[in-house]
Amino acid sequence: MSGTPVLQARALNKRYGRVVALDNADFDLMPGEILAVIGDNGAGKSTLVKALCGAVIPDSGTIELNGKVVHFRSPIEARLAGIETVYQNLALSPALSIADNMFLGRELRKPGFVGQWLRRLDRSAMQRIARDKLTELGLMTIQNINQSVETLSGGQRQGVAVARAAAFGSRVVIMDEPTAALGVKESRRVLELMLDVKRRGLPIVLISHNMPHVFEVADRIHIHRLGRRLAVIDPKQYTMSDAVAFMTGAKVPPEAALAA
Ligand SMILES: Nc1ncnc2c1ncn2[C@@H]1O[C@H](COP(=O)(O)OP(=O)(O)OP(=O)(O)O)[C@@H](O)[C@H]1O
Repeated sequence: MSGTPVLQARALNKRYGRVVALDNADFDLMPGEILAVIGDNGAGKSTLVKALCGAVIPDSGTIELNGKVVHFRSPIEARLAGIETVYQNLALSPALSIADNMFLGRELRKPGFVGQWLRRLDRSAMQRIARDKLTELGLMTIQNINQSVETLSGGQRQGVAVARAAAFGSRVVIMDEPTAALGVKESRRVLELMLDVKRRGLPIVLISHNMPHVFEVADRIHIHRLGRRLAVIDPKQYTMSDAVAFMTGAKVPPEAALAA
């Protein structure tokens, strides 16, 4: 992979009291790739991606998006900059419809003279766009865009969360354990969706403990250990047991894979 990283971090530090969650952590996401981030429990993966998507403010270090330094103070700021995150808990509102969930926090409103938040919601536009986005991503097994999210299967919910991220993420999609709660068939659909998003040119950061999934879709694997990037490996050159041995410290990665 070459070129300028879409998203880059240098020397990120984050402490929670005495716990060092990030210890001079570096990160590089290249254009068009699926980058998996793996590591043992507590290695700092979630803290790293939360720093990248504005959910955690690092104590020090720099983050660059398309070569420009950014200081996200909230996930909303990161979203506005084109970074969409699919959180482990999905951040969907179960009682709301699929269309309403797709537009949660960025509702379309009808033109009018009163203040932005008093204007009436443009439901038909939101429904039309939501339907188009889901169709584009091959997710229209969902029959009714007005169906509430609580009536969907786990895989379909994940699909809505991914569709929302893919539809609005203009630069990066971050996915935290997207298949953790899913069955075999539903996981498969989500992996296919990820490859679809990649084909559309959007790079993805995937945090996962599921090695077969990581090895199936990742172009590169960032191994996080003790709060920092230990190595970056090409999944075609290593086995799953190598990756697990590197992330647990049972084996030291070869020089070429070691991060600077
Ligand atoms: N809000 C917080 N308050 C206190 N400690 C925290 C907080 N968030 C994370 N930590 C600590 O920071 C360290 C890194 O946690 P993090 O969740 O980033 O690891 P992880 O690699 O994502 O782990 P897992 O795979 O178990 O989800 C852990 O020791 C964790 O207990």
